[in-house]
Amino acid sequence: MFALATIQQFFPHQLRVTLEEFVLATLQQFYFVQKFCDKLVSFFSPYVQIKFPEYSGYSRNQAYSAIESYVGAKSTTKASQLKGSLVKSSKALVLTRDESKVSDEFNGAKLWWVLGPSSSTSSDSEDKYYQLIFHRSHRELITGPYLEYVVQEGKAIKAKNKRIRLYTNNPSDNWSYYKKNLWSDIPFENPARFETLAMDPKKKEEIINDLVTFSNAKEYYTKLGKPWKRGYLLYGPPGTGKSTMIAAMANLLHYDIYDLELTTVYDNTELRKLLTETSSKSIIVVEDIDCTLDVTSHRKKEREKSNENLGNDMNNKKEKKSAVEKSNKVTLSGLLNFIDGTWSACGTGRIFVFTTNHVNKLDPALIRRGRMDMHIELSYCRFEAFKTLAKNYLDLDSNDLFEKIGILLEETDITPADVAEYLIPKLGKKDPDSCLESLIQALEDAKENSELTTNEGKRRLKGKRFFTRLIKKGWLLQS
Ligand SMILES: Nc1ncnc2c1ncn2[C@@H]1O[C@H](COP(=O)(O)OP(=O)(O)OP(=O)(O)O)[C@@H](O)[C@H]1O
Ligand SMILES: [Mg+2]
Repeated sequence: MFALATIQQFFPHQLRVTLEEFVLATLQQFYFVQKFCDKLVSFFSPYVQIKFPEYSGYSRNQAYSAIESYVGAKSTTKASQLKGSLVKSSKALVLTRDESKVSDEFNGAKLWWVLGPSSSTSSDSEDKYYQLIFHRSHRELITGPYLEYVVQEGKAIKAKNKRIRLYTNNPSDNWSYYKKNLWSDIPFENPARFETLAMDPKKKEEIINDLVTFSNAKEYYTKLGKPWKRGYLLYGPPGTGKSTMIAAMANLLHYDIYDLELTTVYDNTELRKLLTETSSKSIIVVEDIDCTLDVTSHRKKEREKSNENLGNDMNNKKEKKSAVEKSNKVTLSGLLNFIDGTWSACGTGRIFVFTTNHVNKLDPALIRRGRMDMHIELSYCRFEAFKTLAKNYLDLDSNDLFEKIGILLEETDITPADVAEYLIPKLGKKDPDSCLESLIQALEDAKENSELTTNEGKRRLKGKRFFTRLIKKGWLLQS
């Protein structure tokens, strides 16, 4: 600084550099010198360094996640400084390493894993990475068998420790390039299982077999030359267990759930980006697909309106253009491409689940076999389904009232959700028998109501009342 000030004093006109320019130039020079030194050192250094960044493009680097699990497990057994913390979803104390360098050994070769960037040099925009350092004499061993071993081990550790997560897509306005937060996630804690799902047992077994066969069929799909994915369409009235079945699927296969909210997706490009950000072996769910498509057209109108308002206020042409571009919507063909187009094959072992209350409303192209491979109807509660609910809620395998309930359930349409409501012993005040009696009462009421709504029912009820009157008056004997 002093030198600069002195030079400026003697040569005020010849040297027109400001103090800031001088500092900037010095820093740049320092940066290049440092880079050059790094290169020089690495040229003569006997050590090789390989970097594994967390993200490659838009998607998370699979090698990075495998290494993360492997190094994490290694560090808790080998690292000298460990940090203990209680994690919300775990009952046990979780140990993590409290240092960024971990050493390892493979067939006599010594190597080191370094987690970067170090906290002193990191900035928010910088991606994390793992750096592998080893002696160049072990190059073949490390880049071949060792890395293969690390990825395999890492994947196995990850699968063992895996807790299911529930993801939902963020509106694109909140996406940031560096954070790659297209999805938000939380631990999935829905305990639904197929054993507790009330439905026809044969159908249930068929679905379980289908899911398990699919999850183990990676090689089979490769042999067929088909992307490893499967689509399920769940349809039926509200409260018949569609969402519950999705939870049971995730718990059965240990797959993460990606709950895709289509109404917040602007266009097909965004849809593709979201898809590429989902992990393999996961369930991608679009709930109430018929409503979503309706909402899409409604949403378009809404957006056009808001763009009009926006347009009045905006002088800037560029901004106007981008707002109009944003009014593009997800189209049916975009959705089809999402399910079984070229982009759908960018991950493997994916399950697509669509749910709807109105299967007839759906475009046949969307639900044709091959896209939605299995159509599953979840319907009103019949006797077999009731038995599962009675076991779940009241721990009953049989009861004298079951027969009557069985007959009533065949004659009345009531959802499993409604049946479940009658079977919950309210704050321990109800014993199983009174629960069943209240269900019988509800079924009888529902039956009478439904009879009142159909013409045939009305005629039968009229006849029934007529005969009851005759019996009451003593003009007819009750048989
Ligand atoms: N088949 C079933 N087996 C067990 N429980 C069920 C079943 N159907 C419904 N239930 C109970 O009813 C509640 C609501 O069910 P669920 O949310 O799965 O229905 P849905 O079919 O997804 O309804 P909607 O069409 O309104 O989304 C569940 O929390 C569950 O306790
Ligand atoms: Mg639902």
